[in-house]
Amino acid sequence: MSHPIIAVDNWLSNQAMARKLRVLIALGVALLVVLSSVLLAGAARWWQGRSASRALTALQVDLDAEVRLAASGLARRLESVRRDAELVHSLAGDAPAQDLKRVLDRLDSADDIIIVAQDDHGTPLAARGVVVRSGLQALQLGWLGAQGQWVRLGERPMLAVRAPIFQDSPGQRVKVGYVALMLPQLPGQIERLAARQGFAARWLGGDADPAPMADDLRMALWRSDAPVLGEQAFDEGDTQRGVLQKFGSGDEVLSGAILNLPTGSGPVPMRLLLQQNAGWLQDGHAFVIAALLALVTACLLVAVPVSGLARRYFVQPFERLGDALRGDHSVQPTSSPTAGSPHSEFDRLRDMANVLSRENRELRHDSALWSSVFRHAREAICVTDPQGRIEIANSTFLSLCGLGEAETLGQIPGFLVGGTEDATQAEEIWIALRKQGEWNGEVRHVRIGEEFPVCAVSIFAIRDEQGAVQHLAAFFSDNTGHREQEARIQYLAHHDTLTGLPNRARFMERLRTAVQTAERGGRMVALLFIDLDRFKVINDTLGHAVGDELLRTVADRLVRTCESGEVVARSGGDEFVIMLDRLREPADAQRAAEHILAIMAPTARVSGHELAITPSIGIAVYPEHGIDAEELVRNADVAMYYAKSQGRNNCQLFSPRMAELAEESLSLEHALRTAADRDEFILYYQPQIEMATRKLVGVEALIRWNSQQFGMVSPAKFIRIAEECGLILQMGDWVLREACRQRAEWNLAGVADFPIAVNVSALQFRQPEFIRRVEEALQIYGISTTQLELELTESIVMHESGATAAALRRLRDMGVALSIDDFGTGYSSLGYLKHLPIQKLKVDGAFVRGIESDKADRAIVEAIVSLGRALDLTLVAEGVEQRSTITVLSKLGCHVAQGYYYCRPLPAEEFVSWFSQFNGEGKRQFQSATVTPEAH
Ligand SMILES: Nc1nc2c(ncn2[C@@H]2O[C@H](COP(=O)(O)OP(=O)(O)OP(=O)(O)O)[C@@H](O)[C@H]2O)c(=O)[nH]1
Repeated sequence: MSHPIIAVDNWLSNQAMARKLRVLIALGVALLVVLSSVLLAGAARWWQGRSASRALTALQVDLDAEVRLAASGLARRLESVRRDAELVHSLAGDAPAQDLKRVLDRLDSADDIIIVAQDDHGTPLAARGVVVRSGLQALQLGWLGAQGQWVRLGERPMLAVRAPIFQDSPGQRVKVGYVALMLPQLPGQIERLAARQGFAARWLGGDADPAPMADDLRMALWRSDAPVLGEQAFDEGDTQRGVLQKFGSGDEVLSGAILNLPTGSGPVPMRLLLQQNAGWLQDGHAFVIAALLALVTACLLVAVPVSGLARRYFVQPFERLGDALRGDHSVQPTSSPTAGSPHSEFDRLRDMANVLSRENRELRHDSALWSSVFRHAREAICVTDPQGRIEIANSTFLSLCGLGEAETLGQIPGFLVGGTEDATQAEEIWIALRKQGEWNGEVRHVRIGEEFPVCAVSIFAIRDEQGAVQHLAAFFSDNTGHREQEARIQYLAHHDTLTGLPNRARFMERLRTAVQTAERGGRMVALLFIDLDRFKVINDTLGHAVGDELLRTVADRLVRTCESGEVVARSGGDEFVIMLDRLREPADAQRAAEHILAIMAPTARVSGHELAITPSIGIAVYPEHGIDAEELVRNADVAMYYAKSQGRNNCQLFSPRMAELAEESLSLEHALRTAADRDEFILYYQPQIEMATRKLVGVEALIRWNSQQFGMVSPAKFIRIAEECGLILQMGDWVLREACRQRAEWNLAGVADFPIAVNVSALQFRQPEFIRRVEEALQIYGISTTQLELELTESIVMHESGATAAALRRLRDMGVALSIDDFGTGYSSLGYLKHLPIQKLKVDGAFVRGIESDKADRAIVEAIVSLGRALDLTLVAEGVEQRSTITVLSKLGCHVAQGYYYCRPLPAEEFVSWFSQFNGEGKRQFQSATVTPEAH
């Protein structure tokens, strides 16, 4: 494909040639016009003659048929009229000639036919029909037959028929006259038929000799001197039927025809002169040709100025277009030109125009498309001049700035002019744009109008062909939401959602940093590990929502104790940690912990409850108790456990001995897991004595662990471990069955029928199958439900759930006695107590032991006793060690006592011995019996 500019150049260089060609073409066209005019004139003459001849032949056939049809119709009608006339005549019986008039009057005849009555000589007597009566005498009917003959009535030719009328007399038949019928309309029909074929028709005289038809014709056309140019007969030379002739002189040629009409065998031959309607050629071909030649000449004369005008208004604009195209290298023609051909030059130009138009359309489409993309982009976009002045900006950009277009255009975004928080940023951007042509990063200030949010920005330079920067385009995406989300995630990753305090992970980061700093500065860092005492009880009795609220209260108190730089965090559950980094000596940490104990001491009002909560605090100090954050936490935790083991609500500074104890605790737990399998648990029994009667009313079964590895382990130690590691369930189950077994054994041995009380942990009681397990134990050993008593903690019975109440009711209905153990240490809602199906309240030994020395303890015991008595419950005092305590308790109205004063917990055999002595029935011997489940 050649280049469009070359095409235009070719075209311009061929202009002279094009002009010569134009002149030659004009002359050729003129010659063609002349020749074709001549040929056209000849063809027209020939065609005219041929078409006239054809038309006449067709007309002659039509007329023949028309006349014959009319004649036969007339003949049939004649016969009918004749018969009617004979009939009338016969009926009248008159003389024939005179009566014919009357006959005629009586005939029924149509108006389109003339009926004439004649005497037997053929003289018309009367006539009726459309014909004028006055013309009757002129009627020359002459010889007429039933076949029909042309006659004239005045100037009008008519087809006529005639038939004789006879009268039948006896023996002979007499002709009395004639009746003749004529058709006056037929000539008119014939004229109309001729007119339809393009001929004007005229009737010729009826008595002329038909031979010189050409003369007739010439005469008829009033050109008697015109030479006959040609004659043509109809129907293969049958000149009797008519002739077609052409005659004339010079350029005047006329054509016409004479037609002999059929049924013309009578005395009046009828001829029809037909003259073809004048066509345009008949008026003179020479004139037409001359006109055409004149036209051609005129065209040639006009061609010169027209070509000048065409050059001015047509060629020159194209030349200018060519000049314009010379500067545009992008135009490509759609086809290759043929050199030197003006037509191809034009085609090429048109192709280029098409290409331009298409490209223009595409450009407009692209422009609309990109404009729409720009306007609707969710990213904020602005385009600036090379100095950073905003030229265009999309709506997202405007709404990000909070400004209108007018206020924005012409402004320079803040991050391009500097003066932002990061003053070097603008400089960095400009350097990057100069060197790499683009910059990507985050900006905080656009500073057009209001503050811009934090945005991720991509800026790039748009250069021209020479590489000079023309514009800068910047794309912004608002990172605020993203940032907020990130911040939220960060926050959640580092904070406890309940209290808002830093979480363990965050705390560890801070602690590591503090340890590193302390290491460099040779300073100390203390870690306080705080765990709330018996927090589970709060959850279990008052619900988690109250527990949560209490945790928040604790967090608040801890935060308030801390000074700046100190960090409080929630480590998880009910554990908090505090980092102190301004210590002079470890004792400072100890003092801080004591301060915390003091501020935690007051009860907290949470969701309408007055709650007392104490913490146990373990302390570890860097570098003495650990050289890194992890070790510090571990040792503070050990110290905290030690504080728990020391009765809770105290703080302990870590010592290696505590670690040993913790280790021991771990070993204990390990051994505890296999204790049941190794048969290391034993039940001890402690009697409960009714003080008024000194009678044994029951025993409490207390578990003991005689470990092969550790010997007798204190219940305080292993029960805590069992609770912590969940072994308490397995252990509780064992206690329940063993107590039942023992009772069955005693039943068998005839030991008095006192119930055995078994301690049930909250975890155990909440097992869905707990009641089934109780039933199973009773059933397996075949003991009565009244021989079993369950000691429940306050936390169990105060748990206000439908399931707890239902389980308690079910046990009561079974006949199992229920008591509340350690009453007064929990958080019992006293009002709730009256709805519980319990029989006993056991007053905690801690109050009982102080009853004589501590007024508060005494007051508490008094209150519990009076409450129990009011609710008709049996009151059992635990931890009774002195005779004097018995006296006080009795005075207060307490019913039963349990404690070392009577007997410490004893294994079964020893208990039986003690019991026999205590009962004063020492003479009585108990048989020893062993009961196994299989025995029942
Ligand atoms: N309400 C509430 N309770 C929690 C949350 N996290 C843990 N706990 C409960 O806190 C209790 C922690 O109990 P522990 O510390 O094991 O035992 P404790 O009852 O405090 O007894 P000691 O620590 O031995 O004095 C458990 O019952 C947990 O279910 C919490 O976010 N909200």
